[in-house]
Amino acid sequence: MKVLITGGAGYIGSHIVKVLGEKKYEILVIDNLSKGHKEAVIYGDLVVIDLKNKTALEDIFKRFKPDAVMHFAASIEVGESVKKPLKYYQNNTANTLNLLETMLEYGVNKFIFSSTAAVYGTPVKVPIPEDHPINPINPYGQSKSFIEKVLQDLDRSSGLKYISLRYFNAAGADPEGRIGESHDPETHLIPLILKTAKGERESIKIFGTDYPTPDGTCIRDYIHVDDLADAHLLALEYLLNGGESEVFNCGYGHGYSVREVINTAKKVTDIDFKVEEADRRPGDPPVLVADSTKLKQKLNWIPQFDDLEYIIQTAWNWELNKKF
Ligand SMILES: NC(=O)c1ccc[n+]([C@@H]2O[C@H](COP(=O)([O-])OP(=O)(O)OC[C@H]3O[C@@H](n4cnc5c(N)ncnc54)[C@H](O)[C@@H]3O)[C@@H](O)[C@H]2O)c1
Ligand SMILES: O=c1ccn([C@@H]2O[C@H](COP(=O)(O)OP(=O)(O)O[C@H]3O[C@H](CO)[C@H](O)[C@H](O)[C@H]3O)[C@@H](O)[C@H]2O)c(=O)[nH]1
Repeated sequence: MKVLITGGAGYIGSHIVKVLGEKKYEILVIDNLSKGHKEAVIYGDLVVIDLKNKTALEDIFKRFKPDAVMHFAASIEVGESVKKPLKYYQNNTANTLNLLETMLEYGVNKFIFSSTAAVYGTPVKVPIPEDHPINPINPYGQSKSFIEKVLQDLDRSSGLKYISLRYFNAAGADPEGRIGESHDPETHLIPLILKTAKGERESIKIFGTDYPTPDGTCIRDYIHVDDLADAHLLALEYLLNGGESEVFNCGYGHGYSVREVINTAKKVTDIDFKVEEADRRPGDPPVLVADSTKLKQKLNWIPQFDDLEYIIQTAWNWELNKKF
């Protein structure tokens, strides 16, 4: 089976490339390398193109003839999306329309989409089930929720079968240390903490200590990137076996506060780095925790790495021995 993977040189996509490569899928990655790394693509081929280039996309579909498409390529910084909304509507919405249009032109009708917990906005119910109201509070979440709507329409109009995976907080790295998170700029909590432990940053700032949570800091559901990769494999197999379109949350169903993550990182690294309390970061909901019952029941997803210490340990090993 042939799978086209957009954004496969990025953090999450490269871990899915690894899992599919180990299962002997034929893989073609397309990535513009604006944020990704060619060394991260450890299986299959990489073609450097931008999704806005429709002619180049058509050429890929003509030559590779994929059975399914997995779409990771996007701009991912919530804060930047508030300052530059058009960048997000262009890259995450318009460029995805380009991809979907090309798929339909070439008769490819199986699609796996990287959606996000950010589509829910500030939750009215936690853990968050998939039928929770969709009410994004930033352009990043909005740019993804538009595509979820489009996918519903394309299922009806053209028989497109899709799985939209709403990730909570992806974290950790390949346990064998081949690939891991390497963003520039880095905005995610765990790599920033580890860079502080390593001495690359002076301190880690806690964004907000007055949230309505037990210790006043935000709670997130951190999912190991390999468990997330496994959810993609199950979603792909489900579609290839003729499954209907579905939306699934990807998370463990319980969360950790920023302070808990920092304390666990101190234990794992055995380094007592500097922590500062700072103002809230605009657009952060107090608690984001997935109800992932549906993923477990319908796709038989069995998480292997639901352990914050292990997640941070794999990220720490990566941070100390980064290959890119
Ligand atoms: N990291 C998380 O916790 C998280 C949470 C929810 C959803 N997501 C979604 O998961 C996906 C992957 O996220 P990530 O953390 O791996 O990000 P990433 O930045 O590491 O990977 C994205 C990749 O897409 C490529 N890309 C971006 N725009 C492109 C374009 N126009 N044409 C071709 N390639 C392009 C980048 O070069 C990069 O390699 C994104 O769609 C993101 O919105 C991530
Ligand atoms: O230096 C930092 C960085 C982050 N945080 C806090 O740590 C928590 C996690 O922040 P991240 O930036 O690591 O992750 P987010 O929850 O903001 O966002 C992630 O998950 C979202 C969905 O849950 C989106 O999909 C988004 O793309 C993805 O980066 C937040 O409360 C944030 O305020 C700090 O206190 N200090």
